[in-house]
Amino acid sequence: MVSDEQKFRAFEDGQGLATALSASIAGQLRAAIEARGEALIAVSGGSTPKRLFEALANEILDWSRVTVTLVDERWVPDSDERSNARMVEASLLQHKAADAQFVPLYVEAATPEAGIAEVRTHVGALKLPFDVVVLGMGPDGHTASFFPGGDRLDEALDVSNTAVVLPMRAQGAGEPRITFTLRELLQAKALYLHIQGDDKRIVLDEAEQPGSKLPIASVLRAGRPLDIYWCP
Ligand SMILES: O=C1O[C@H](COP(=O)(O)O)[C@@H](O)[C@H](O)[C@H]1O
Repeated sequence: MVSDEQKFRAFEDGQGLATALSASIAGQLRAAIEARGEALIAVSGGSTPKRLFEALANEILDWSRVTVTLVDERWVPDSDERSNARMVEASLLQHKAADAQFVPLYVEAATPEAGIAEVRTHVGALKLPFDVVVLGMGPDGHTASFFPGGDRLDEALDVSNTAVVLPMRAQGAGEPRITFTLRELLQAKALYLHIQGDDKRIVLDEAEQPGSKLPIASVLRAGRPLDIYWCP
């Protein structure tokens, strides 16, 4: 069971989920624009969000006032099929959302460690905290680039750590990564977790057990409102 702070919404299929989640996110973005003239959203990469991004790209709102970034990125240029930015550019920054500003996390440096200072400069220009954060989750329980066994996992999950972004390396990650820290992501005004598949539901159930060491458990245990959107 999730805590009272969390809402679990189950949908019959990915399209129904995408329509509902997209409408909820668009509402948050509109409210931010109305309140302060602009909105800031961080989205996840991987393959799950594609349908959501396609739905979001058709939401009617003033996208020219929206800044989009990623919660994490694989350290590859956007010419690489593994690039999260590539997916965002192809699926989200289209149609009505073509006017949004995109701030990538990858810069042209050999490693995230070498590029982190430049990334911090770009990220430093964002008007944090985020209005909206959409997390995903891998089958190993990672979210953002908080991978089990990650070399900076403790640092990234330490909510007393004031770093905003960190490099991350882990055996299960494929390539080196860059990730927003848990502290920064938890400060979002609206926080969503978007997952698909029975396998991931089982991982989520496992993460909800007391003492779970799965990285996603740190989000579930944070005690802040979280909307979980799931479909088989
Ligand atoms: O590598 C990543 O994987 C997770 C989960 O991706 P999915 O394809 O299993 O949904 C994603 O949330 C993260 O942003 C990405 O970098």
